Amino acid sequence: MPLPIEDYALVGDRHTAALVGKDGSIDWLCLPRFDSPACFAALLGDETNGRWLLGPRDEARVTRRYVGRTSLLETTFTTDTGSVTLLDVMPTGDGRADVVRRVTGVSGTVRMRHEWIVRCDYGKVRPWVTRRRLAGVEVIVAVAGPDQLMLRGPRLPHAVDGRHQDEFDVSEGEQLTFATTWHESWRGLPEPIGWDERIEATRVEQEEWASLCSDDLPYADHVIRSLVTLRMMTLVETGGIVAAPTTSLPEDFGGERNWDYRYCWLRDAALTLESLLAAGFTEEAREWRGWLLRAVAGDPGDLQIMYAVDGSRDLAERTLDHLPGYADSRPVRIGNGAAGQRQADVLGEVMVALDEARAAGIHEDRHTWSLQRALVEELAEHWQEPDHGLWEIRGPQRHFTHSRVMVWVAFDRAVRAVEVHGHEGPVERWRELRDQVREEVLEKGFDPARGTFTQHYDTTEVDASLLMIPLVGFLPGDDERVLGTIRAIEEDLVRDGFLLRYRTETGVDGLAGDEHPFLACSFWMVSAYAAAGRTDDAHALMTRLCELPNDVGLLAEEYDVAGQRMAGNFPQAFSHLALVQAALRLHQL
Ligand SMILES: OC[C@H]1O[C@H](O[C@H]2O[C@H](CO)[C@@H](O)[C@H](O)[C@H]2O)[C@H](O)[C@@H](O)[C@@H]1O
Repeated sequence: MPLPIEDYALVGDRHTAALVGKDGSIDWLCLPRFDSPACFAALLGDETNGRWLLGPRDEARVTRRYVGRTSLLETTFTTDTGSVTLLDVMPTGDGRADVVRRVTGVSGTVRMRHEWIVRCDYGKVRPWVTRRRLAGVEVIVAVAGPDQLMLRGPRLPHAVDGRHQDEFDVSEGEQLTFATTWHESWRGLPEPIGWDERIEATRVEQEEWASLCSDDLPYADHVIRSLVTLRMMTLVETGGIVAAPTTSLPEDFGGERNWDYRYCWLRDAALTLESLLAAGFTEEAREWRGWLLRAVAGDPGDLQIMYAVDGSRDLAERTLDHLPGYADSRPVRIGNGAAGQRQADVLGEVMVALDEARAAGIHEDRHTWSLQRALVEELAEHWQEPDHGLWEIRGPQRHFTHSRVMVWVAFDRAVRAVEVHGHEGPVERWRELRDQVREEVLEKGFDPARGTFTQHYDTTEVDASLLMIPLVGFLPGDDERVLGTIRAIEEDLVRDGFLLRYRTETGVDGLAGDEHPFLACSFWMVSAYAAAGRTDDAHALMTRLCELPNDVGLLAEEYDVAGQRMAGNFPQAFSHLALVQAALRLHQL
């Protein structure tokens, strides 16, 4: 049985990432890339779907921490007989795919269990496993199709019933280092390398990066952990950022709201970039802009709302029926059908991020601008069409108010690029369109009877995305219409102190079941309170939200307050980037 979502921690190498449980089990790992098939998939099933356990045999108290500001994870197990630490590291910077696990005896003696069960192709395929020798040392090699995983260590587990397992004692002062290395199966065995140097180089590189982030911020520890986590979800070669490293962790336990987030959404990535830029990280912004321009290159009419991390476009959605799903939440999906949706907000978010990159002094040449200009021109032709909205509803398209506000934003930032930064473009036409969109939103997206903006033009329902109206500058934060919208959202969408995205009972999203408060929206409320001058409310909500991250500072997409557990994919960029933005907004007060 997988653990509660919050009992996992993330370890990554900026190509992919593993989820390590409090019991010492790696229950999720896709190799070699975030969106590769998982070879440890117990998270969505059980250990027969693959896992790598290194944990105490007997009951233990568990504490965990990341080493400084890095993604090196240290878990301490204390049993009645002693205490050991387990260091989990995925070394970076060498283009390899290694997971290194080091057990160190701290006091007394602890009996450890070791279990290495490789199941390729998302927990389905049993590899052919042999014992071989590499540079005179015995290793275990598992091969299935393109995948080869090799286990090295001072004491290898034994084959029993299709798995490898062992038990051994670790006493004070003893240290055992194990490593699993992925390699293409046709390339022979990977070279042995020295783990001490790789671990230290990884620690130093990650500490150096994080040291650029100021401590002088409200909620600094949460902000820094969020930024480190966002970086761990960025593919190092391309700058593509995944929305989360997992698929199908449910929004509704036992329900069908299970999605694959191992892709780069323009929206999530643009918002991530804004957070990184606001915290002073410009290099990531440059890299992601490069990713964006390569991904969307071509006919502007072919723009997708999401891509694979290498910029490729085919994200065909299918179900994995051999996996029972986390907490029986079926189906397990890979790929994401939302890739084919029309979501009219996306260009607005991209234009904001690129505007902020410009303001941060990131050099722009005529090629990077000409593509943006072409995308804005394409929007000028189609902005009046209905869409699926930022929540990617699977119901009919609508005229979503948030989407239209973001259309306004796209024209607004295009106008700024000409007026403030001297780029060329049909600025008169863009100004006119901007005004036209604004008038339409104020007329059709506003309910004067209740004094609130509405989810879409044909409803009186509200939606948490309306909180973006002051945050993107469409109206001032203390405008009466914004204040009325905040009140309406407080009345309709607050559940147990946090915010739902919208009321699922209206059926707008075309899905069965319900969901839990959405953490990004709750952080947007902090920002909206701050913009409205409700400073005490902003701090009170932020303080409560900052109690939600797990023991190592990570957040999923949603939080089930009644069950006191996280829900949805984990860790989720959207939640972490919104935390950073809320903290930075509070910093400006
Ligand atoms: O809730 C239904 C939708 O859920 C996913 O989308 C959500 O996550 C995206 C990535 O973080 C985010 O950009 C979007 O705004 C969220 O609604 C899922 O990927 C969709 O396929 C699904 O329809």
